[in-house]
Amino acid sequence: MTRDAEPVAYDARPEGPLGGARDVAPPALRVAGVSKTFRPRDGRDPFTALSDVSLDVSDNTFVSILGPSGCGKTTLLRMMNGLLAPDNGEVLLGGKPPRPGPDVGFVFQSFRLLPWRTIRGNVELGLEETGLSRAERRERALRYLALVGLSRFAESYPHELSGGMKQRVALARALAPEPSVLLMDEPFASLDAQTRELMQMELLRLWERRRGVVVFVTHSVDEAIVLSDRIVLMRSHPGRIAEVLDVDLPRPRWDTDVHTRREFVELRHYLWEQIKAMVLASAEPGLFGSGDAPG
Ligand SMILES: Nc1ncnc2c1ncn2[C@@H]1O[C@H](COP(=O)(O)OP(=O)(O)OP(=O)(O)O)[C@@H](O)[C@H]1O
Repeated sequence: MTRDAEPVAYDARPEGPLGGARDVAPPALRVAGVSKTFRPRDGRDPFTALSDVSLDVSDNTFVSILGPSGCGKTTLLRMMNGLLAPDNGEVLLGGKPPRPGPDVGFVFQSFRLLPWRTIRGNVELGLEETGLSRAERRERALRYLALVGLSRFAESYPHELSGGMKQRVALARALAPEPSVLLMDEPFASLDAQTRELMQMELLRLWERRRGVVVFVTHSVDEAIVLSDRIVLMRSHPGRIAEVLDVDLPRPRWDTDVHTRREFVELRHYLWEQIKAMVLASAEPGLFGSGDAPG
């Protein structure tokens, strides 16, 4: 395991030896000095959800964002697909501000399938802005349904599928436009433990085939380690990056059990200790059986 001592350093204005801009490709995803304060209209105090968050993600990297509830994980993800604008700083995908559309795939905890459309119809929905012909959309949808093992259910409706199958459809729908960045907001949180592990393996199998950037929000330490190249650990009040950790586990991981490896066990212990300290430090006195928050 490799730990960065400080939140990831970000060189906001890279300059060459003569003071000009360096001729380097921008990272696939750049978050630079981003802050966000929500200002409720009902008179409640403004709430700073994110403060000075910076992060560079190079292409073909699987990043998980981990941290206590309310630390701004979803807020950060919403900025990455252009649904929410930062107050300060910027988010860039391939050097450009993100726009909702086929370049960015999004998978949510709730499957968000349209009940009146077939499974194929739901996957085709994500392809409507791609400029593909109807026949191409159909072919692409069927290809991605085959990749997630649901060819037989192409003409079924969402209510005929289990939770795990529905989330595989949501995954196929997000992947079918072949986005350069896939954003996933606790996608497996509502699944039972066994289905969740199977979905993690499914996602790894697909990602290790086609790569690209994945940003995966989770509350699960184990899930973050199993899936990721890097883990961004966030803290709250206000939300900011506490630490960025590299996961030194070999790939492919989808056909092996990494849970018993020394690197996994050590990193898991370390992350739990950090998260536990954060939660205790912000807990009401008496909660968790202790009035003493760690110093
Ligand atoms: N539209 C909004 N208006 C006001 N406050 C908001 C809004 N969206 C988020 N917040 C607040 O910002 C903080 C961060 O929210 P966010 O959903 O990003 O956290 P999170 O880390 O994803 O939480 P969880 O792990 O519980 O899903 C929370 O305190 C939340 O109440």
